[in-house]
Amino acid sequence: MAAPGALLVMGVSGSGKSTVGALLASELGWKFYDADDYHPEENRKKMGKGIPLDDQDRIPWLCNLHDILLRDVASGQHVVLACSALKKMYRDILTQGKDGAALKCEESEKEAKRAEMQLLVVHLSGSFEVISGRLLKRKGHFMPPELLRSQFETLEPPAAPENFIQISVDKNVSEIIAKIMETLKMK
Ligand SMILES: Nc1ncnc2c1ncn2[C@@H]1O[C@H](COP(=O)(O)OP(=O)(O)O)[C@@H](O)[C@H]1O
Ligand SMILES: O=C(O)[C@H](O)[C@@H](O)[C@H](O)[C@H](O)COP(=O)(O)O
Repeated sequence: MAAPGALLVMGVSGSGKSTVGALLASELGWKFYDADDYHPEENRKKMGKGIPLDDQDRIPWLCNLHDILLRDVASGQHVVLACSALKKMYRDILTQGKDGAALKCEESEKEAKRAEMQLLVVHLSGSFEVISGRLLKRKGHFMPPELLRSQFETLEPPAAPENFIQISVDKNVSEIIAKIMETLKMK
């Protein structure tokens, strides 16, 4: 596989996606997107009320992110995306648009047509106890810690043939970044 032009940092809420993704993008000089910034107001309100999102809530959000990524990658811009991307189908939408999940995406089909998106998935993985401990300390975020259980229930960890690495959230942030940088050098 060619060197990745896009990197997805995924995992349940509180696994460190935003923290790791932002630092990594700055270290690599790549553009950074935090999927949390792209939720429509209804999704934020729903999560704020303690109700987990469902496929219907997530699909338009993921499709929009796919369009953004594809546009950047097609123009030669390298990107890091922090996004929970809990299910395999969600990751397929991010890389291939809704078509990849047997659905239909608008923008992406018109623009940057067959641009191959070489994506490396970084799964930040950890125990419920460690991650909930971090979420309980995190302040000023719309995602309530009570939703963590449903995030674990929904999670489909990446598996072959996805191009992925899994890193434990028990490592500190510098160790996580170093591991990703090392993987990228080998690609
Ligand atoms: N590897 C880590 N070790 C210790 N604390 C971490 C680590 N990664 C993230 N954190 C802290 O955990 C909390 C959740 O991280 P955050 O990046 O917001 O996760 P996410 O974007 O996946 O929801 C934050 O307070 C962050 O500072
Ligand atoms: O920082 C966080 O707490 C998470 O990133 C969180 O915001 C959430 O995981 C998604 O943005 C919601 O969407 P999902 O229900 O699809 O994870």
